[in-house]
Amino acid sequence: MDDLPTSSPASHAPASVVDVLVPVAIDQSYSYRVPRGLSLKPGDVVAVPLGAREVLGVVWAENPNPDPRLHNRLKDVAEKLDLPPLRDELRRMVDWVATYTLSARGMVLRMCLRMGEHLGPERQRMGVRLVGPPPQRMTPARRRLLEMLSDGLLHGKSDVAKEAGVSPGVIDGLVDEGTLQVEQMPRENPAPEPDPDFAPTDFSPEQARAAETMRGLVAAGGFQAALIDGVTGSGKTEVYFEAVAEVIRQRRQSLILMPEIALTGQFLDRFAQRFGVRPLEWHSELTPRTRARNWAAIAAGEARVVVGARSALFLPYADLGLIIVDEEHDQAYKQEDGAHYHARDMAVVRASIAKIPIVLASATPSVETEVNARKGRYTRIPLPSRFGGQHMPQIEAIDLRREPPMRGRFISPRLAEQIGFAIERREQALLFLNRRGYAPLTLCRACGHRFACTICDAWLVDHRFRQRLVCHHCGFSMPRPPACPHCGAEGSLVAVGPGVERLQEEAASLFPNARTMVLSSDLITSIETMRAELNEIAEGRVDIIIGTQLVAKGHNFPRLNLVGVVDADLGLSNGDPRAAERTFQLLNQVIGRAGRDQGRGVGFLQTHQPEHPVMKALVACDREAFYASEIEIRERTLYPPFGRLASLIVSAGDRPTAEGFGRQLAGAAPFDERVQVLGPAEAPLAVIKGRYRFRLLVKSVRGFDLSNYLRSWLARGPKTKGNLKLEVDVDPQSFL
Ligand SMILES: Nc1ncnc2c1ncn2[C@@H]1O[C@H](COP(=O)(O)OP(=O)(O)OP(=O)(O)O)[C@@H](O)[C@H]1O
Ligand SMILES: [Zn+2]
Repeated sequence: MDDLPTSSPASHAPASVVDVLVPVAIDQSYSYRVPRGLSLKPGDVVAVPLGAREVLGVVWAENPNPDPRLHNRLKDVAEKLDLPPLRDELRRMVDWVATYTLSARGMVLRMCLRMGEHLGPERQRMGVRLVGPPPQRMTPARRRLLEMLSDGLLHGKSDVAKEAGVSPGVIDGLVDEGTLQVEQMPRENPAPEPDPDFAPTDFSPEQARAAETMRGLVAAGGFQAALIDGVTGSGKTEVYFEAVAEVIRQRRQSLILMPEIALTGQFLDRFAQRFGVRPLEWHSELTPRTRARNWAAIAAGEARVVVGARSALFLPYADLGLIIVDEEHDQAYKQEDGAHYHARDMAVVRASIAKIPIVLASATPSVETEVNARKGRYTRIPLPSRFGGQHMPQIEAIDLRREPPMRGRFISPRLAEQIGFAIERREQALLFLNRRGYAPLTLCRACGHRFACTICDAWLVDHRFRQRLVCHHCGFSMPRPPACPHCGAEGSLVAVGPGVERLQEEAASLFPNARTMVLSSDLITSIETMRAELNEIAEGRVDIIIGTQLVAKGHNFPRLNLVGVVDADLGLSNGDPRAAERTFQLLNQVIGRAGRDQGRGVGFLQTHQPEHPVMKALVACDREAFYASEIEIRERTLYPPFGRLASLIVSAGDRPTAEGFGRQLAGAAPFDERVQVLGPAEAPLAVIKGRYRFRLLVKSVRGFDLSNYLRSWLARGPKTKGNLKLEVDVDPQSFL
């Protein structure tokens, strides 16, 4: 291509061409002709024909040099939608995430355009206003109506008719006579402006210092990452609200990411107490209409503060000025279907692209973040003590080898005794067990038959509330049969091991007068009921709470002083390289629910291995010891953040196909001395939904472009055919 100006007159210039990315599972953008009279620039949201359909897409680039051979086969852009264009910042983010995670760009774009189907104009509300002289003929109805409208302001048509007790026809009559005029009501704002000075927090000196740093961070502007490293109950939320307040004053937008948005009822109220209004929510449970409305408010810049689950990271903010990642260590930030991405890491990417500050908050930072803080890449903002001088909970281990529960029971005598004391003092107790259902395994006493899923490599979990045996991997379920399907023995089935439902049974038999409640994700019918149940607990109407990790996160239950961890070893046994870190974080967080108001919190860890470094660090309240040992192990084994990991997961309808493909794939790995390819090995979860799974683990040194390596490997490697499937997981969190 030469740079000389061409001599052809402008009128003969071909219609211009743009490249449009469509939100489907393809990586590449397609070229379309721009019809005369339409002017398009990158970021514009358009409708384009794709096969037989018309789909939404985004202009990704102007294409000054379309392939001339294609030119007369190009289709026209159908129309430009009346939506704010996707900003350069977000388009770069889409490209970046797709490149890094090896996801199709269209799939990543799809997360930006999740405004739902109902994007059509909202039904406009009509209003009426008094504009002319009174009518010739006056009736009591007309008089009532005119009195209400005598202020000359615009009133909602149906509201005013209802209030005056007249039919809409009365209004129409007065409009015909020129007394009243109908106008469109201004669109209701779904996101009223928060007031940064509505109810400022009265900070402790320690908090005040942290808050000052927050304000400084926002005032300085530009990309910076900070870690609020504060013990449970230290006021991390109150402190990062100061950064949010500052961004509101700058009239820019803030995004607060939360691991489990369904559980944030208390959070929304706290926000409203501080800022006068609730923030805008973004999560999967929004109704389509609310979703469309919220999306529009975010894109228009009207939503000042958005609280959302990980998908909120991809919304088209008009002017994002700050990102907060609350409980940054939480596993729920990793998305493991569709595009595999870690929302915390991608949030840092987005902040750096947008040149804005990002604040991570945690009582137990991920090892990655801890290392970043130690190296000074993230500014550490410490909050080492609880607000109000409350003591941290005291933690004791209960060695199950010496103090076992009675046969068929799971609560040891010492823990039961402590629960009894708590109830006597009219306080609450929380029993934590990260296992849904009644029992993880059902077997036949007569023949030993175990109930397993027919299409997954997993036992069926007994769910008594639902009266079914359920597979936690594929959702298959069946009623518990009256007789063993294998040997026919009747009444021979026994439940093995505890789940939260079984613990409730035990708690109820130990404390028949106590009010118990189970909180578990499978028992939530809606966010509303969930929020109502959490309120009941907070108001003290429950004595013993039995819960899965759902109760570990973020809640303030003023009357809760005792937390009993029923099986502290549960997360340690699965051979996962992150097992220790996760167990430490989860147990710290759940015990952190105790004593938040009264400072008399106690935690009990029922364990078979009190000498395990995680248990020892928890009991000694020695966080440093935990991080020191974990960082040392990772450094020695070159695990993240001292090395990089990616998983390739091969699955197929039969075992040999999956394994064979895994071997071929491994054989095609380009040689690089900085990379090690391990496997294929049968996945710990060897079969899911009838698909046989093999895993390859790719390890490289730090600072290596693993994504690029994977891309060239997959380009030259064998291609998936038939029902073979290959998933790529860069920076995997799960190894199952
Ligand atoms: N300065 C303050 N004034 C009044 N109340 C405060 C203040 N700081 C914290 N609190 C209260 O203390 C409790 C704990 O604060 P917060 O939830 O922000 O802590 P956290 O560090 O986020 O805790 P966790 O990590 O356990 O979720 C809350 O009820 C909060 O309202
Ligand atoms: Zn299954």
